[in-house]
Amino acid sequence: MGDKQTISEVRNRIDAIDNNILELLKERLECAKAIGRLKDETSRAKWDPLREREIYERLLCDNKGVFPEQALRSIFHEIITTCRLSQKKIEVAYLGPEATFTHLAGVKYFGQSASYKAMESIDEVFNEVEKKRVNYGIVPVENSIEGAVFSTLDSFMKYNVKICGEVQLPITHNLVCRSGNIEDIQTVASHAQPLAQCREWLKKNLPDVPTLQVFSTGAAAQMAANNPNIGAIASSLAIKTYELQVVVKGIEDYQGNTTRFLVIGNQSPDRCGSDKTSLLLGLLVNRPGALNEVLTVLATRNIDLTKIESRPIKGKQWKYLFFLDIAGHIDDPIIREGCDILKQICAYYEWLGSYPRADTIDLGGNG
Ligand SMILES: C=C(O[C@@H]1C=C(C(=O)O)C=C[C@H]1O)C(=O)O
Repeated sequence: MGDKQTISEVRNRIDAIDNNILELLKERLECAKAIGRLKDETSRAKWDPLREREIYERLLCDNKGVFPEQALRSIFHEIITTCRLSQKKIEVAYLGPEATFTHLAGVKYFGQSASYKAMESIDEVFNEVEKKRVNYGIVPVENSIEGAVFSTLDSFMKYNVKICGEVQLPITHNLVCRSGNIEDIQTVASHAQPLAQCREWLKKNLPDVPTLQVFSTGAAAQMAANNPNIGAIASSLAIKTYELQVVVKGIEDYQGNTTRFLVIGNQSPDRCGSDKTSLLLGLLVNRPGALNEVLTVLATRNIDLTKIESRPIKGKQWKYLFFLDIAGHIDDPIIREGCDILKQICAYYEWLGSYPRADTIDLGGNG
């Protein structure tokens, strides 16, 4: 038979080559997933068309026309798109519709490349996260002028989620409408908080125009886009999204208006060294000095209490839960020790999460 190979011998070689290709494809997929995770850390876009083009160019050059070029392209197109799709995109639920301040805060935190899912209420954002239908949710928690966002605090009592981060967004309110002329505005629509934050301006400049409270600034902008006689107080993103004209920029009554948002998920991140821990505590209110006892646990350990807020427990008259933010991570020994004692002395104890403080996280230029 000399050097001549049989069909079955060559097929054996082909089988071995295919096995090699398959092993290499699996390895390539793992590499793409690893890159995807690294991109998540820096909020970098998953799709990198420049890199993909470089790959095609290099392969076509190395091929030197041996393998049919069109076939080579389509084979690698399939491989690359499959690898790219394996880099799971982060999905973030937020209080919609599009272009609310919460949406803006989400983009500031996660970047443009994450996919965003608009929900109709804060409650639904929590529900999406708890059911693991999205990776994260973003919700407003307090405004520097108006104070706490109660529906967010109440949702923490109802859902089992963890706080993963916080982001602060300076808020500036714009009066917008379809024409950009103040004379066309017969009603001013917005969310309760912006209406409150612009109360004085509205009283002075549009004293006879009624206000209409809707569930978000995005919804108000949407209404203004559909009705020439409705003005909305909305974000700069809303102006672009709904093709509206600015009537007056920056109508908030106080400068330095900032809203703090919380990123919620199913797991808190590891300690970064400049962290915050949030707790939800129920006190035995009939016992004198119960709150004092909690504060003493913190004070004697030099634990910095950065915020305390109380909320009534629904259906239990005159019973309250306390939201506390303290400086430090649950993995810091002193915080762990303090929390272990709080667990013993409080009627209810829940660790809501430990996460990097807003002023320390690098938003990688997404802001
Ligand atoms: C793996 C990456 O992510 C994507 C997938 C690529 C690939 O499969 O080669 C190339 C670029 C990206 O669109 C990467 O950025 O390197």
